[in-house]
Amino acid sequence: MADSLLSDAAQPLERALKHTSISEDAIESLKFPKASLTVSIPVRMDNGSLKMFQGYRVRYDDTRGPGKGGVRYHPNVSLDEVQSLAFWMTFKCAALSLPFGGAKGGITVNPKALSRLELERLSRGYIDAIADFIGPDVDILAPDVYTNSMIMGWMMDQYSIIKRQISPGVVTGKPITMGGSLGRDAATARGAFFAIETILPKFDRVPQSTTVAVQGFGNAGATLAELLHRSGYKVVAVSDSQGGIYSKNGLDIPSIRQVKDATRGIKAVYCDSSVCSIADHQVLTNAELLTLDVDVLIPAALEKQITEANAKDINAKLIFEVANGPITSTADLILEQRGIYVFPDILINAGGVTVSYFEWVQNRNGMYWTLSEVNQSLQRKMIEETEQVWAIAHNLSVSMRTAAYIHALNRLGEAIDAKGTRAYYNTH
Ligand SMILES: NC(=O)C1=CN([C@@H]2O[C@H](COP(=O)(O)OP(=O)(O)OC[C@H]3O[C@@H](n4cnc5c(N)ncnc54)[C@H](OP(=O)(O)O)[C@@H]3O)[C@@H](O)[C@H]2O)C=CC1
Ligand SMILES: O=C(O)CCC(=O)C(=O)O
Repeated sequence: MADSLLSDAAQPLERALKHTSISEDAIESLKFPKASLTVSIPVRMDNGSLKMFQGYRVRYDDTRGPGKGGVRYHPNVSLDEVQSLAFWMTFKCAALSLPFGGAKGGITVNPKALSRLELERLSRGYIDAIADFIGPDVDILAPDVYTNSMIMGWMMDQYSIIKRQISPGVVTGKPITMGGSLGRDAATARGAFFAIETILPKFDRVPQSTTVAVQGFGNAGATLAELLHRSGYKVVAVSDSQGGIYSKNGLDIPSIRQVKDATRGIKAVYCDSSVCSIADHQVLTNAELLTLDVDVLIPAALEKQITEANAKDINAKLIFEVANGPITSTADLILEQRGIYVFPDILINAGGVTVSYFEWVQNRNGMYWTLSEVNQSLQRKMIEETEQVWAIAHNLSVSMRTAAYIHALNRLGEAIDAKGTRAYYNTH
């Protein structure tokens, strides 16, 4: 796994291990994913042709409970990427003390090039191919990049057809009418917002004088930008895959969201003044957004955005990772040496899987929570775990990323040791 995304993802683990007393057996058992499935999915396209797609589902570790993690549709999805995402899910669920292991799935596809019916056939085909690998007590799916509640609904329905029983617990992030939880759509952003609000006062920062740049304007990025905007933060830059916009006086995020929803691109804000008239702004690339002189930078798109190549150019004082893996391990060290604080993905974006857990609990109980019950429980959890990670970082003089891994490893190591090695053939 030399030079793979997974080997890079594992670097923080190496650093954290020095500060834990977990057993050699536990360390050894976390070296590789427990199971990786690669499938070929045949899809009948609208023009009558047959097209094959590659799909993946990886369960990294399930010692603490069933595998849990989203499904990504993106042209760059690979087995290495899905294994890395499953690795991060393992530590995220442990860091938040959720009774889940870590898993992830994906299909190598550009979903924007498919019709709605092709997308549905692909999603159902994916479930046909992985049905024996997943289940409400085995491995539970959820949305990730370029998947949404509609797709989760199709997946849950297809699984139920195959198993001949309604199985809402196999997928979270479903439509509310199919057993989805209130608040799951905004949960990743809301969780990040609670973590940010817990951390910023420790740096004597107040919303009104805090400038923010957000890369990625989807479920996580756009929702968080709006929550921050509505709470008085000055969100000065946002971007999507086509590029972004900047205004030193702060952007009107709700208007930009309207444009994005109507046109599928932030681009229309600056390309078409009849759609939106945000007068005082300038266009910028995603690379330029990352190096803006802002107080808070929020990567909320894809991995490997801050690398050895641009880490020295980052001007933000605090970085909150809403995307999974947006900073490579080498870049992480450069940022640390430069005194830039990084708050890690496995803590900051854990609100999504936390409310997924609430959804799974509701599905099992058949009793549904109000939105305020969901949000209050999420807030409690995010504050509690953020404070614990902060205390570890402070007490051991380590970065927040190392602290989050220590926090997760302590829980994981305990569970792995409690279970035993299961080395069946070793009789001595
Ligand atoms: N959804 C969830 O519950 C969770 C998501 N995450 C992580 O958050 C991140 C974003 O996920 P999510 O918001 O759900 O995904 P979405 O599909 O909803 O949004 C992705 C956003 O990223 C933008 N984007 C894609 N490529 C690039 C690029 N090269 N540069 C800049 N922006 C780009 C997209 O642009 P465009 O709109 O133009 O396509 C879109 O705005 C991912 O890393 C994901 O793993 C983490 C925890 C939970
Ligand atoms: O909600 C979930 O189960 C997982 C969300 C996810 O994929 C993530 O946290 O990266």
